[in-house]
Amino acid sequence: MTSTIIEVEGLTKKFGQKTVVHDANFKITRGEIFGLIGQNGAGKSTLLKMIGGLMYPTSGNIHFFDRAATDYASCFERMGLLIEHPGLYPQYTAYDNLKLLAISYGLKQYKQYISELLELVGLDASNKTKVKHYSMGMKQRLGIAIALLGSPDVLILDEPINGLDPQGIAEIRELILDLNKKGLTIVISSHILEELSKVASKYAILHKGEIIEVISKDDLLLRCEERIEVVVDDVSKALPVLEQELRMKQFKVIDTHTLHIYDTHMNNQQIVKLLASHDQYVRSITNHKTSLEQYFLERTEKVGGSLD
Ligand SMILES: Nc1ncnc2c1ncn2[C@@H]1O[C@H](COP(=O)(O)OP(=O)(O)OP(=O)(O)O)[C@@H](O)[C@H]1O
Repeated sequence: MTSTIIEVEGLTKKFGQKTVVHDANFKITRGEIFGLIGQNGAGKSTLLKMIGGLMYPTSGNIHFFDRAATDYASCFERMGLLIEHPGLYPQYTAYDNLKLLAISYGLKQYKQYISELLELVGLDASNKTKVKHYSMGMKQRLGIAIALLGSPDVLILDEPINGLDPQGIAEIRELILDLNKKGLTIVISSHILEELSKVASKYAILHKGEIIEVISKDDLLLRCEERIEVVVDDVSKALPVLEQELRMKQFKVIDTHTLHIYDTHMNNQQIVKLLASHDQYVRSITNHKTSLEQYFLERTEKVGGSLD
């Protein structure tokens, strides 16, 4: 059974007269990788900071694990955050960074636990290199290990691949997928939909502070998939003809006039000719293929708008 782990209702943040997040509403389900996509300045960090308890909302509610966020302490114990840069002690090793935090969290049996955490994120507990000499990718993995201290149920990652090279990006992606397989619910933000699409199972598009769409991965891929869009007088009459004569199998009826065909063996000319021979008038027939970035741009351009 799916259960809601975080629910955001009417969440709004203003800095003075400026509205940075406006009336955000969405649910995050246990086990999901929830991708928050938005251009620079869209309000992603602000939204994540409110969800992560680092910033109070101006108005609206957040419910965690079916409890209102007024019970902040116990809710946030179950969340791990990596928002902006991880706060690291550059003169210490990865192990010592975690040890200091583990002690401050009151953890007693931390030795084995820290070694396991470091192994989980692909770092070596016996490595004596000071963190100041780490690559960006290693620092980011250590940041994730810090967020995982205390074994949270939800991990919140704000633009975790920013500034990483392609190898670092691939490693963080693998780590995110691995942690999710182990049962963690993950909330991750990015301004690159293509990259987010390699991990996220659901997306919220944030544009100028407003959530303009929440969409599942399957629906997003369907909207971007290569297809023939046919508009006819009556889909119910055209459908059996295409199924029987052209062996059409992969399609979606959009409304009484519109049909999306995903079968790659079919072509426009063939469809028009066949339907005409069965007295079915084709009003229009077009080919579509949308890249993820194109989809994102089209959605945000359509909405436009500006908050102040
Ligand atoms: N503490 C603050 N006081 C005033 N304005 C702020 C504050 N924090 C953020 N903002 C403004 O809110 C807007 C959204 O910022 P935010 O960092 O949430 O966006 P973002 O989508 O995470 O962008 P980026 O990817 O560039 O970090 C920006 O215009 C920013 O200048």
